[in-house]
Amino acid sequence: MIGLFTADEVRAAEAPLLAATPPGTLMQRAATGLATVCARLLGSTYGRRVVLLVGGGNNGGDALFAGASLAGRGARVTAVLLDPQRAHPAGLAALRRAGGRVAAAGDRGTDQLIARADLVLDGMLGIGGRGGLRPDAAELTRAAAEGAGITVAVDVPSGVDASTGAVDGVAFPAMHTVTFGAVKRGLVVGEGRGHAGRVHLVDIGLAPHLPPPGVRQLTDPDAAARLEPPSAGDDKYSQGVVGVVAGSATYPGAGVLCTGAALRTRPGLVRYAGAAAEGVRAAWPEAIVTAGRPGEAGRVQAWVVGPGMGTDDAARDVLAEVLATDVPVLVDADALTLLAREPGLVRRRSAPTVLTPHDREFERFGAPVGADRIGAARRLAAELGAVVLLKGDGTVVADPDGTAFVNGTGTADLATAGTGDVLSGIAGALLATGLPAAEAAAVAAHLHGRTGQLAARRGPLIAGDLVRRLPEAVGRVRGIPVDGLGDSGA
Ligand SMILES: NC(=O)C1=CN([C@@H]2O[C@H](COP(=O)(O)OP(=O)(O)OC[C@H]3O[C@@H](n4cnc5c(N)ncnc54)[C@H](OP(=O)(O)O)[C@@H]3O)[C@@H](O)[C@H]2O)[C@@H](O)CC1
Ligand SMILES: Nc1ncnc2c1ncn2[C@@H]1O[C@H](COP(=O)(O)OP(=O)(O)O)[C@@H](O)[C@H]1O
Ligand SMILES: [K+]
Repeated sequence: MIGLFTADEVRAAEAPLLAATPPGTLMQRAATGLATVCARLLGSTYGRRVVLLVGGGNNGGDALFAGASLAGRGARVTAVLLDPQRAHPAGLAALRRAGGRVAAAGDRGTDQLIARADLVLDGMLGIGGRGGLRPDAAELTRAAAEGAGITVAVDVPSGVDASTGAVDGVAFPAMHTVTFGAVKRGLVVGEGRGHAGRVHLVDIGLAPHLPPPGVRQLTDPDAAARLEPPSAGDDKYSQGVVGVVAGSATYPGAGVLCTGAALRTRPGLVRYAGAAAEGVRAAWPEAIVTAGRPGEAGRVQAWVVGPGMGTDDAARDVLAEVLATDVPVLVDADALTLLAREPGLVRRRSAPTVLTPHDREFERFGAPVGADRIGAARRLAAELGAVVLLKGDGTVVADPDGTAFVNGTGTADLATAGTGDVLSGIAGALLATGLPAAEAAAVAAHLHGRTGQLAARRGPLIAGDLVRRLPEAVGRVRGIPVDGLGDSGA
């Protein structure tokens, strides 16, 4: 698992390390790692144009030392200083010694310099940044966004809140972020995620000083360890039976997608109960289907309730019946709309509940998501005593105990109707296996995102493609290469 940390946690961890190492050691480690990544991205350094955007703090110091290293390897490096009086003196001296040039932010020609650069390094502000970018930093950011060069952020893209991912105004659009010691939360969640590009972690020796992470990201091996294949002693019941209540007579699609996703994730046994029975039976002869109430479906180890089921009184009664059981329940879509009107239905449960809202559904519970997505999901989880899976780019899963996950897989191609129904089916199947609810939700988001990435490689995807490709994605997560796709793990 990858730990995700706040700026304060990183600062606290740095303090003892700074005290235990000679002055400047950590910055040298950071700058060496940074220069190595930049050189790799450039391919060759000789004669390449590199522009450093340099703020008045240590983030600028990192950029200056890395720039000096690149200049030493033949790159033509110019530092553009936001605040010449405060630029890191030793870094500036090192750059000058290596043959680098220096300009100030307001100088004429700065924009053209940035526009023509092969690589622009953003060392304006890192974990010391506060609030929206000031006008001169915002101006350099705009110039970098318009240029054709590779954009690389030092530690954190300037303008991104390192702890929450919030962006107030503009932020540096990095294709790559080279971050030091620990992955900051703001690089993987909220608007920051879209500004950080690919994240490269440079080891500066911080790990032993970091606290146990309250927020984590799963890797493929983490997900695979929770997606164990059936063993010789298993039968169709022992892997966990999931029940699905989704879809309606007029709109069977949600029932078909959700049931299919559950079957493809954990094919032991899936039961369906609801008004889309006919459509589900036709699509999935493997499922055990009833048009009756959930109570008539037979015993299950977890329920999924909500997608496409409607919000009328009958749907409300079905939701209440499912929530009155003593097994884990995943509540999605229409059932979330109903639950927002009657949150008491979930507060009184003893078994785990997982809610899977997108932003508009989340807002029905009282407040909009806002810029701090981890904070928002945690608040609702604590308030309702339920796991909250907040969908979107960088899906957040918050456990009522305060811990959280941020999903690292996925693609914007998932923004198409019905993909949420597929996620519900995957998560329900995993809940039925007995995984802790937050882990089931996090593994589901990981697998759903990987499936989306696989499906999107062939072109635009629709929700049914996800169901078809789930077995391949499970194989991919387990480390089995996918034929014919030149699979590189992206
Ligand atoms: N500590 C360590 O061991 C190590 C730290 N390392 C590095 O240090 C970085 C943290 O350095 P830091 O603490 O000096 O702060 P930093 O991010 O450079 O920002 C301060 C500057 O930004 C300015 N500024 C603030 N807000 C602004 C805004 N909205 N718009 C515009 N400007 C704004 C602020 O100006 P001021 O508010 O003071 O006027 C000041 O000039 C960290 O991210 C990592 O890269 C590595 O070398 C590894 C070892
Ligand atoms: N821009 C995006 N980037 C990554 N994932 C996205 C994006 N937009 C939507 N998704 C994912 O697609 C799914 C959409 O779910 P949802 O909004 O419930 O759709 P539906 O109700 O039509 O099934 C969620 O898993 C969400 O995380
Ligand atoms: K930066």
